[in-house]
Amino acid sequence: MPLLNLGERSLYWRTDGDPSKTPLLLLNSLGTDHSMWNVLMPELLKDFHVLRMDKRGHGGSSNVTEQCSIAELGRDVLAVLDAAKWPRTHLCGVSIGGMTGMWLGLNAPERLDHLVLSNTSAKVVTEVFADRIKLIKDKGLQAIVDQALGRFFTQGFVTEASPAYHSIREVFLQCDPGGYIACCTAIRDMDQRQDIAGIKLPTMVIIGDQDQSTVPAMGEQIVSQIAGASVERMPLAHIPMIEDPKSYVQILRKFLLGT
Ligand SMILES: O=C(O)CC1=CCC(=O)O1
Repeated sequence: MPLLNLGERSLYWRTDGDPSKTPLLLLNSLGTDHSMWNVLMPELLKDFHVLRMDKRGHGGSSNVTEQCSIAELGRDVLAVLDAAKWPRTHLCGVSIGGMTGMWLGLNAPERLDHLVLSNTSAKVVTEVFADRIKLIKDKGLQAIVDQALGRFFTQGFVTEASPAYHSIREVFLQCDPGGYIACCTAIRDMDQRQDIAGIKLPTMVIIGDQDQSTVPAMGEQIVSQIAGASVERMPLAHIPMIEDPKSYVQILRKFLLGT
């Protein structure tokens, strides 16, 4: 299990699949780790060589501060790309992974081919994340887990509580609260609404019609700002790939490979 040592902290990353296939970097959402993608991997590995990593304080990556920025998360990704010796890759980022993807699309376009911005936003409602940080500091991640998972999935999936649901819940509760808070500060303080007009990469935005975290209007704003960006809509919530992995992989394949 490769760990990139950055002195006081380390970042977990892994590659899967055949290195001769098309490279694809997957960046996951807040409160999830690389295992979020497990359910898609058998299909993805038919076409892609996949790189996954855990952001600060999530999964196997440690954290040292309760504050960070999207730029710092972006530089973590570049450090992992260097460690993996991946000069260039397609990127699919979900939520905070998509926010980091937008930063990379602007600041390191030479490392990217196509950009997939899934269930994400260039700007969030600041108070939502300020309040969430306060609640976690007072009461811990347990105080927000049910609400968070209620936003991740449609009501039917929550009620059904499948093994995938339980696994996401377990990973959420194992996050380092300080790391989760640090990522919340990055989201709270971000405003990329104007900057993203500078993204020149082929870009696709995925919108969940039932997404209550990064609501459809936020995805539509990204589409309107990036010249030539295409859009795919799924009738699902914030992390739609867990509920319908087959459709999600089809959407990726069509955009990234044209098949
Ligand atoms: O609201 C949530 O918890 C979901 C979320 C917002 C940004 C992100 O990455 O996940």
